[in-house]
Amino acid sequence: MKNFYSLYEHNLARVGLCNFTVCLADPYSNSEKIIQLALKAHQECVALCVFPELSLTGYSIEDLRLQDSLSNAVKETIELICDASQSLMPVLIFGAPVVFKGALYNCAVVIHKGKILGVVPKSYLPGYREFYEARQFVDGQLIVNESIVFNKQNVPFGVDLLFKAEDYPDLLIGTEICEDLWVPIPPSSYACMAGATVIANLSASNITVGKADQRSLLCQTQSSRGICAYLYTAAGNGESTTDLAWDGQLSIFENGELLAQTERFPKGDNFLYADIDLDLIRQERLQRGTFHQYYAKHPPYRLIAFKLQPSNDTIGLQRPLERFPFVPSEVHRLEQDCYEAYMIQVSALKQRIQASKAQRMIIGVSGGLDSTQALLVAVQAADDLEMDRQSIYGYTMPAFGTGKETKNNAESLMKSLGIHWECLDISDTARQMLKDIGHPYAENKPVYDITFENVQAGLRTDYLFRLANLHNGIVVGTGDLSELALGWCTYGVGDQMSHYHVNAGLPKTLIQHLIRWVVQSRFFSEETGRVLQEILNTEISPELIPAKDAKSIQSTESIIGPYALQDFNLYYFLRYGLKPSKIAFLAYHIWSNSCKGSWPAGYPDTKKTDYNLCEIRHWLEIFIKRFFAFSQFKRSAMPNGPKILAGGSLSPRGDWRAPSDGNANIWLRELENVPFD
Ligand SMILES: Nc1ncnc2c1ncn2[C@@H]1O[C@H](COP(=O)(O)OP(=O)(O)OC[C@H]2O[C@@H]([n+]3cccc(C(=O)O)c3)[C@H](O)[C@@H]2O)[C@@H](O)[C@H]1O
Ligand SMILES: Nc1ncnc2c1ncn2[C@@H]1O[C@H](COP(=O)(O)OP(=O)(O)OP(=O)(O)O)[C@@H](O)[C@H]1O
Ligand SMILES: NC(=O)CC[C@H](N)C(=O)O
Repeated sequence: MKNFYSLYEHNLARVGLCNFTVCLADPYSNSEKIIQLALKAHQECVALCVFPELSLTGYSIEDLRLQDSLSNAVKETIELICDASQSLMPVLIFGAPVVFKGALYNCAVVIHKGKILGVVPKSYLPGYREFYEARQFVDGQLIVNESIVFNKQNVPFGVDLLFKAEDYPDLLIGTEICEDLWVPIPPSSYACMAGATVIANLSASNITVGKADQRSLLCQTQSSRGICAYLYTAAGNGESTTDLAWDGQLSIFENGELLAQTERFPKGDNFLYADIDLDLIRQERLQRGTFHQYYAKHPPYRLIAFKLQPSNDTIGLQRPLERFPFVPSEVHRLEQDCYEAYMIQVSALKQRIQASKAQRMIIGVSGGLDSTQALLVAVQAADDLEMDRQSIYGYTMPAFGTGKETKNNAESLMKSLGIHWECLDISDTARQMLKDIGHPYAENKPVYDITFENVQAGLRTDYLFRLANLHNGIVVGTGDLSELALGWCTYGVGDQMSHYHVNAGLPKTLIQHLIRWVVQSRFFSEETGRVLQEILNTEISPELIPAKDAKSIQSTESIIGPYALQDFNLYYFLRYGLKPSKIAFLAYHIWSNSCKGSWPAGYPDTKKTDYNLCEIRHWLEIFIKRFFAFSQFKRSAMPNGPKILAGGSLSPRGDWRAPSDGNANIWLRELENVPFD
C-alpha cells in the first residue's frame, strides 16, 4: 500500500456535484463555468463531477433549442471542455442538446482526460403539466449500439452505455436524466443490475411547494433498491422564471443513506462532494443474493473503459461515519433504536416463557451491565404477561473477586424491582472445587489463572441451572453480542450457556445506552433509576480475580480492548466483510480525534477518548485473533436468543456460520498493510 492514509487506497471515491448561474442559450459562457468548476473538482481529487440537465445551454430555453447557432455553439463548446479536461482527474458529465441523425436529443455528455467517452440520450421526455420537452426533443429509449461523430472521432451514443474505470474496477458509472427517475422502472434500475455502482442524475427539476421531499424520496429509494450511489444535480440560478422557479439542490445518496446535500435556493455557484464507499456497495450486493436473481431482459450494455489514475494524496474522508456503528448519534434515531431493541428483547423472552411453560425466570445478578439489562427485560416481560415479579428469582453469588460496590448495586437493584432475590456465596464451594482438582489457590497460593476464574463462573452457572430445575424455571442468560464476538465468556458450564440468551443480539456499546434510555423513560421506580445510574458509572469487570485495591480491579477492556473499538471492528467484519486495513482506515478517521464527528446523546464527557492508529491496530489484531481463530467454538454451541440489530447477530443458525476450528491467517496478513503510526 503506497499511502495508507489516501482514500483511493481503500476503494472509496470522491464524487462531486455542481451547478452554477447559467447564461441562457450561451454555451460559450456556460462552458467556461463548467471548466472552472471542473478545475475545482480536480483540486479536491474528485473522481466524478456531475452538472445539471442541459447545463451547457440552460434548460429553460424552449424553442431556442432548435436554433442552428445554438447547435453549432454546443458542438464547439463540448470540444472546448474536452480539450480543457486533458490534465484533470474527474470524469465530467454535463447536459447538452445534441443532434443525432437529424433529430435533437436531451443528452448527458461524458468526458474524461481529453476524450468524449460517450453521449447518453434521455429515455423519458416529460410532456405533461409544465413540461413540453417532446416539442423539441426525441426520446432516446431505443437507441443502442450507435455512435456519433465529434471532432472527427466516433463517440459511442445510446442508452446502453456504462463507464468503467479499468484501474479502479468498482467505479462503474451509469447516467440518467431527470424524468428518467420518475418512471416506474428507471433506466438506472437496469444499469445497476448490469453492475453500475454510481448513477449520475442530471436534472432540471423546477421547484414547487413540497416537491423537494418527493425528489429526495425517489433518489433515496433508487439508491437503496439499486444498492448504488445516486448523485442528483438540479438546475438552479439563471434558469428562466418566465413561468417556473428553481431550487438548485444537489444531493448524494448511497444505498438508502443521505451522504451530503446542499442548501436549496443557493447564491451563485454550488459545489458539493462526498466520499462514497464502493466496498459497502459491492459487499451489500454480494451478500444480497436476490440482487442478482432478476432474469428479465435488460439491454446489453457497452462498457466504456477509461483510466481514472486516482490521486494518492492524503485528502481526509468526507462522509458521515458513526463512532459507534451500533449506536446512532442522532438523538431520535437512538431513542427509536433503544425502544425497538428493548421491545424485541421483551417480546422474544415472553414467547419463550410461554412456550416453555416456565413458572420462574432464574437469573444471576452481578451488578454489571449485562445482567442488569437482562433483569430489566425479565421484569418487563413478567409485567406484560401479568406474572408476579416474585416469579423472577435473582441471585447474587459473591466469590473471591466480587466487589462491595457491585454486590450492593445488585442487591439494591433486585430490591427496588421487587423480585424474589437471594445471596448465594459460592466462595466455599469454589474453594472445595479448587482443592478437589488440585489447584494451588486451595493452598492459599495467589494463582489467578483461567481455571481459577472459570471455577467461579462455572459454579454460578451450575447453581442457576439446578435452581431452574428446582423452581420450574428457565435460566435467562446475560451474555452479549460483543462478548460472543470475542469469546469473552466461560464455555459450557459457564456464562456461555443458558436456557435463553436474551442479550445475544446486543453489543456492549448499545447496552449502556439502553439502560440510560430505560432510566430516562421512567419505566421503573426512581430508586431503580438511581441504582441503574450507579451501575452505569461502574467500570466493566468480570470480577473473577480478587482486587488488592480499587485501582487494581480486573479491567475487561484492558485485556480484550475497548468495547468502543471492538464493536466498531465487529460491525465492519460482520455486516460488510471488510478487510482489516479498511476497517483501520475508517476507525482512524473517526476515532483518532475525539472532537471530530458527533457522540451519541448522553455519552459521558469523561469517556470521550481518542485512539491513535497504533492503538487501533493493536486492538484490531486482538479482535482478529479472538474472533477468527479462537472463539467460534463458543458461538457454534450458543443458546437461542433474538437477533436485534441489522448490523448482525452471531447465531450459528442465523447470520454467522463459520468453522469452530478456523484460523486468522489471512486477516493477520492483510493487517500488515496498516502502519504503526
Ligand atoms: N476450537 C475449540 N474447540 C473446542 N474447544 C476449544 C477450542 N478452543 C479452545 N478450546 C478449549 O476451550 C477451553 C477454553 O475456553 P473457556 O473454558 O471458555 O475459557 P477461556 O476462554 O480460556 O477463558 C474464559 C475467559 O472469559 C472471561 N470471562 C468469563 C466469564 C464472564 C466474563 C465476562 O466478563 O462476562 C468473562 C474470563 O475472564 C476468561 O478470561 C479450553 O479448555 C480449550 O482447550
Ligand atoms: N457476583 C455475581 N453474582 C451473580 N451472578 C454473577 C456474579 N458474577 C457474575 N455473574 C453472572 O455471570 C454473568 C457474567 O459475569 P460478568 O460479571 O462478566 O457480567 P456482567 O457483570 O453481567 O456484565 P459485565 O460483563 O458488563 O460486567 C453475569 O451476567 C451474571 O449473570
Ligand atoms: N426535467 C425533467 O425531466 C423534469 C421532470 C421531473 N418529473 C420533475 O418534475 O422534476
